[in-house]
Amino acid sequence: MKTFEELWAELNEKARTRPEGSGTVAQLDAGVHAIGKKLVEEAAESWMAAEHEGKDAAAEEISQLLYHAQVLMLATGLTLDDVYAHL
Ligand SMILES: N=c1c2ncn([C@@H]3O[C@H](COP(=O)(O)OP(=O)(O)OP(=O)(O)O)[C@@H](O)[C@H]3O)c2ncn1[C@@H]1O[C@H](COP(=O)(O)O)[C@@H](O)[C@H]1O
Repeated sequence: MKTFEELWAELNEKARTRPEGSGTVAQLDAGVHAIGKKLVEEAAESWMAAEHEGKDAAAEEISQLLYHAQVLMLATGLTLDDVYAHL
């Protein structure tokens, strides 16, 4: 298990070191348009899971939604503080 901030630190390190086989690096190389499509896909899957598949499935889909939101932030050059400033 990890927190949102721990995942953010891990993804920043992946972006910096670009290890072989990292899905995050592949996503970043694919660009904002591709990342945005994944984000929307995970949002829809979160909605469907919450409405039809129960709490466990919804939690899993929402975790993927948060992951892809972080990848989009990385690709855009945003920091956590940039986003938290709007909460
Ligand atoms: N938390 C996640 C995470 N959540 C979702 N995903 C990716 O998001 C996609 C979710 O896809 P779906 O479930 O919709 O299944 P899918 O449509 O078959 O997936 P694709 O074929 O579209 O890739 C998968 O490609 C997952 O790999 C994640 N990929 C990585 N992480 C974490 O990010 C960290 C860095 O990962 P790497 O960069 O791969 O080392 C690690 O701690 C990972 O656990």
